[in-house]
Amino acid sequence: MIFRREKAAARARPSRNALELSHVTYRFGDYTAVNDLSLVIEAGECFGLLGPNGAGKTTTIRLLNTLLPLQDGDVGIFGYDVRTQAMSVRRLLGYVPQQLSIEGALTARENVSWFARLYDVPRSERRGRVNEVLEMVDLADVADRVASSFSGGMVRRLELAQALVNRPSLLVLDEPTVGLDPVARDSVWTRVTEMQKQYGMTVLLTTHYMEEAEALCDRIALMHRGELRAVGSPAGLVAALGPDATLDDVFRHYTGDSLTADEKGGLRDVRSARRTARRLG
Ligand SMILES: Nc1ncnc2c1ncn2[C@@H]1O[C@H](COP(=O)(O)OP(=O)(O)OP(=O)(O)O)[C@@H](O)[C@H]1O
Repeated sequence: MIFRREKAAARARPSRNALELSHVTYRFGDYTAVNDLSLVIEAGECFGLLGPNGAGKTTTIRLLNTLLPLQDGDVGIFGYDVRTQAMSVRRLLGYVPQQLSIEGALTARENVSWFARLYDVPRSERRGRVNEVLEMVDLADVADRVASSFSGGMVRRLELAQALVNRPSLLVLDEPTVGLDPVARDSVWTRVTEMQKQYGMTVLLTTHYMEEAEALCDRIALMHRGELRAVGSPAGLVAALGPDATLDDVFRHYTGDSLTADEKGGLRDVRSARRTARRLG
């Protein structure tokens, strides 16, 4: 029933663009975290938001997924106004936050079922949908194990399953692979790519990893101090800088900072990994 309603809403979507940000500014007190940001993401794109710590990426994401109230500017998700049509917006979104969003004491299946109930997936469809997404992220075999026994990569894949259970049109991933080892990171990338192909979803992700942006994203936007500095395809941005440039050079050029996994992963990842371990207990 709800899915039918979702499909009807999808048909009635007022815009083909997945996301339209227009002159968005957000201040925490006197501090401007996002400054006059305008951006369009087309339906079906995988789009990466890059920038150093504090650039305003998470704030931007929280504005578009209705977790923060808009102060200035407009945001449309498939043409729905975030300010006045928040429920329609939420129905179209899947969100994997930076912070842990699973409960360690529950099994993988219970974690996803809980999200299915939160998202109002009809009771008759719930079991099938939960199995489907667990399969998709390769956790079907361990569906009845408690999440506290999972590795970091498995936890991230479980969070993906939670975000997918309402079949979102726009999947938003805030640093999906931070703190994961290269093998686990690779397996998350593979799942994201497969899901995007299979369902034609639009994906918006923030990342600190240049190779992640290059491997996954059709286009990227570079943010610095709340402002948009450049938008384009990874190859296009690199080519514009010169024949020997790398994506890291692009980052340095637009943000005056360099960004490698090792430099930026450090303390943040350790903190995040420790937080995860504590919560999973
Ligand atoms: N609740 C808050 N109160 C005050 N300042 C905040 C708050 N949340 C974020 N900020 C500030 O806003 C700026 C942008 O933060 P944001 O989390 O959006 O950056 P980011 O690009 O996502 O960085 P990171 O990669 O570290 O997550 C930072 O300087 C941050 O300290």
